[in-house]
Amino acid sequence: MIRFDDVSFRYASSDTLRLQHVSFEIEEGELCLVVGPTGSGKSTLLGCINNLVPRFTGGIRTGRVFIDGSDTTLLQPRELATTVGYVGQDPLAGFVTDTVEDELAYSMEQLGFPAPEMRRRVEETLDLLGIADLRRRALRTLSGGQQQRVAIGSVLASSPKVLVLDEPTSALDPIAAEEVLAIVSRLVRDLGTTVVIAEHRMERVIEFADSTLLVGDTVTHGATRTVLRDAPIRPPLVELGVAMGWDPLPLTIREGRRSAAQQRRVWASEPPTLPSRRPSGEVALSASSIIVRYGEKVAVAGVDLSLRQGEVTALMGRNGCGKSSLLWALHGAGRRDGGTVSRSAEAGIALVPQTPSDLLYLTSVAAECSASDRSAEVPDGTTLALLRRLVPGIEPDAHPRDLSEGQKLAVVLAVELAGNPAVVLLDEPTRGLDYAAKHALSEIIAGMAADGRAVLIATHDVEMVAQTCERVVVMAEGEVVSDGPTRDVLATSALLATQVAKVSSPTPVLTVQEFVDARD
Ligand SMILES: Nc1ncnc2c1ncn2[C@@H]1O[C@H](COP(=O)(O)OP(=O)(O)OP(=O)(O)O)[C@@H](O)[C@H]1O
Ligand SMILES: Nc1ncnc2c1ncn2[C@@H]1O[C@H](COP(=O)(O)OP(=O)(O)OP(=O)(O)O)[C@@H](O)[C@H]1O
Repeated sequence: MIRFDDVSFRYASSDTLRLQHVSFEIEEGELCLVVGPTGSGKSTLLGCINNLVPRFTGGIRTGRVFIDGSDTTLLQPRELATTVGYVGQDPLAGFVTDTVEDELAYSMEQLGFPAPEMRRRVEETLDLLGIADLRRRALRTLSGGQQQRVAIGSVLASSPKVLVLDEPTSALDPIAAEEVLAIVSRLVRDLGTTVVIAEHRMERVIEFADSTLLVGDTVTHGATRTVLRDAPIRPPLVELGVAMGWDPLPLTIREGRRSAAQQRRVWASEPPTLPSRRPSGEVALSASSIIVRYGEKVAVAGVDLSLRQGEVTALMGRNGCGKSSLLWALHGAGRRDGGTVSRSAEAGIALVPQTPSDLLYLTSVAAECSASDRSAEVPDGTTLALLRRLVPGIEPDAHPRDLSEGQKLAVVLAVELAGNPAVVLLDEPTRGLDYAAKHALSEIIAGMAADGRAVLIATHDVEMVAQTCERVVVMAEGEVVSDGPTRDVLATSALLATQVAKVSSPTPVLTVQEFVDARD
């Protein structure tokens, strides 16, 4: 259904080939997972499927891409649009209308669907994605996860033969992610749709995937188990399988539990000693009865929260439960309709927002970094050094606009963290980051905590939380519904358990490292 025949590609502003002699074939009805380090070229490769690369990006492409037997460069854009549905990484940037309903109908209108058919499909899609109550909402006012669902719905509505999704679950809570992937895999099964999904949090997609395409210096396509065995990036369960020498390598939780059965029996009679949380310091920020309203909608409904020096706290909960609203209210730059926030005046506070690229306005990475050094009054080169620790290989001369999403995020993180603020608020900091970049981020966060900073991270990434946070606060409908040590909250929750926790349950082991350290 999709065939790349010796495809190479170079962006106009760069000397390096982004894709080099790439050839592979994806069959009709195949669900192919695309993985690779941050900035390796996954989005570029995805863009070649519907000719977005090079038609909109510029640059030079050689070789040929075939969809359903036709060379894509010979197809009319309209023909290609009927065949390939594409959802990019930043849903808001892809929206063409103002409201949810209009957005769902838009591509069908463009493709000339009859009105009654369109109506029926809009209703169906609203139900399928659980967004019926948002139908008349303005797209700009939706939470990140709600926007992502609308974006996926808007391409599903016209049932394309090929569906290309660039990080479709990055802003979704674990349940919503599973639902969206279940819908997609049902399309594969029932309609024979061919699906290509780039995803950093592979653990979410792996059990649905028929094959994996690994993007790096070379591009490998093959059976997931084979490709991942030697891949530089692997989900926690595969990492655990490799560390424990399990054969076959487990890909699903069920396979993992089978391999871990013996270990679980040992732990049942002799519970392991697991690391406990670090003691934390003085209160760095204290908030009481915080309220945020948007018209009738109460997004934050009276939250009390204290953040302590040296403590890393995760803020979790369903899409739209009020996490971002709470962060902005704590920070002071966002709406606050009630309550108080106190912290010592000289201690700075920084917030890394969900769409970080809004903060980049200079023409090169180097310029952003030196501006950041100046405004934070730190030695020249501090920000750039921080950036290199996060994601290596970003050209200082590159225009921030030309960076991959993960690279942009890394630049904003470096800029915000350079000034060493006493309280750091991060809104979904791991979107677009590969496991190595997440690990680097965890270390930087641990370093900040060790220096006595208080850190609060709004996230859906349970694996990152298990690695990085000692405390988890869970919100629902604008209120705090639980608050406790990470191990207690994650290991006892069906929704928030990590892969390793699911494999180890009922023993509350959360990460690969803990498992390896605690094995007999
Ligand atoms: N328009 C452009 N001009 C020049 N270079 C670009 C452009 N777009 C992307 N690049 C570079 O090409 C490389 C691949 O980018 P791409 O977005 O395909 O990576 P990715 O694997 O999808 O990354 P991520 O995991 O962060 O989403 C990056 O190094 C990026 O800096
Ligand atoms: N400007 C606005 N007008 C109306 N409703 C809004 C506005 N901004 C946010 N909301 C609503 O307030 C609620 C909380 O939004 P918020 O962005 O804080 O959620 P979140 O927990 O960060 O979600 P996500 O995990 O999807 O990012 C959501 O239901 C959202 O639709």
